[in-house]
Amino acid sequence: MKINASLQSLFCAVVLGVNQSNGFLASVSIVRRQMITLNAHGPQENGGVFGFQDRPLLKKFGQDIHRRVMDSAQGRHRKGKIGAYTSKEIIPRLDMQCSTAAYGLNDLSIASRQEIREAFSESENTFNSRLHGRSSGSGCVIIRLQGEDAVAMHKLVNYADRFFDQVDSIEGKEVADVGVFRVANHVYVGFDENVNDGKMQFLDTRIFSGTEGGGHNAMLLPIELQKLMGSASMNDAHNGMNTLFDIGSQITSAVLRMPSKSANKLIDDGTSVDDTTRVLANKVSNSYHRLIRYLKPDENATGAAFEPHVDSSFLTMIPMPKLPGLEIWCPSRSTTDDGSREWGEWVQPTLQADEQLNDGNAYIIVMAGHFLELTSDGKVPTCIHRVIPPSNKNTGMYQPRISGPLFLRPRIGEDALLDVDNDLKLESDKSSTEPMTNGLYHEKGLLDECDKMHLWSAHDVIKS
Ligand SMILES: O=C(O)CCC(=O)C(=O)O
Ligand SMILES: [Fe+2]
Repeated sequence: MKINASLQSLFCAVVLGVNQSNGFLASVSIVRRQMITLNAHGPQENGGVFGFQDRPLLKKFGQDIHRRVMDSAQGRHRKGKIGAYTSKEIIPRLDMQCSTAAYGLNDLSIASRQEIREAFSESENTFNSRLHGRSSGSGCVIIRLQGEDAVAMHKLVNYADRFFDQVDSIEGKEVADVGVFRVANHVYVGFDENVNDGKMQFLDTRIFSGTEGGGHNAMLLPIELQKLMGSASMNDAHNGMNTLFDIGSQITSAVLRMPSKSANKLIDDGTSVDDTTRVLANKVSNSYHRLIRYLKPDENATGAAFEPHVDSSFLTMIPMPKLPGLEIWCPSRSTTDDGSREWGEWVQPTLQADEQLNDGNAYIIVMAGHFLELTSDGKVPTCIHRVIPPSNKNTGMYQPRISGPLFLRPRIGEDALLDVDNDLKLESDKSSTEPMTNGLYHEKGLLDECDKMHLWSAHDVIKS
């Protein structure tokens, strides 16, 4: 990635010039940090540009997810047992590689589109139950990368560590002072050093696709990062994000059987689809990368550092952090004698016995967001997850947990309209033995209601 001086000054001009009333800036407003904080569930705003408040099934979809999150928060365990499920038993694992990778995994070990679909889909009573053991499926899968893809992931993880080292240094003060900028509705970048009453710190980074579309002109925002981290580090960060974007786009289009034209239209992979647009918001990715540092919990703190929630993404992809803490809700697939569902279990996604974080491979925790549940017509459950702080009884050397999720989201541009017949389930897989079931979370009529809708606008309805 080359960041040229004129591009930087263009962005600075845009930032500084928001109050001017020329057309280029008309749809952009950028607000300084004093007025905005990033909260643990993402920045909240009322209303939205697109306002589809009259979609009852979509609203119900959001309420159902909310109810599942509340149920999980009570943390009821299967048959009252704690730790009855293990990651190995119920969180599926796949080998993948970037579509551009030059290293060769043999075809047999790379997951097929059908295997990807199976791993993410729930399995109440279908043939893929072997993948989820006693769970009906959590929407979480661990992906293993090798070769150059693994190197790109390790560099992204090192970048995260270096960023927080820099924040703690004198120079880091500058980034802390930059704070959070609003670029457009739900579009923020910047550093918040005090999220959720000091429980954690967030750096949200987005890709500005540059004046000539994506590719070589793209740069990461906030631009102050460049000065703090240096261009080699920013290159590593951008490369790592591109690896995640590539894997995430492959997974999303496999799960939804999307043709590549639709994937390009709907999935924001950090590139711009419209080189000619003069609307700044369309040049800043809706997908974003977040660095999180969990701070030492209060002596008296109880409960989760990050409460149970789902993400507003197609997929959230986290290079396996060095320290544990993330827990996945794995609903049970069995029912009790009276026919009611047993609840489930919180499970930490872990490596298998013969794997280590430094074995040369890279491991990514991939979680389905609510957009994947929506567009898969309820076949893929959105992954409910939480983060448990390190035990505060352990008063020895405190090591803050660092995590770096990438949120792969729908595009925000007005062309990103969902065309159900043409975008979803088009790819006919004649040889497939997959039964066409509706899935546990299917809601009759929901996708019809969302046909021809600007997909990202569902965010407002689901959250409301
Ligand atoms: O810290 C983690 O690993 C997960 C963070 C998370 O769930 C989020 O940022 O939405
Ligand atoms: Fe999350």
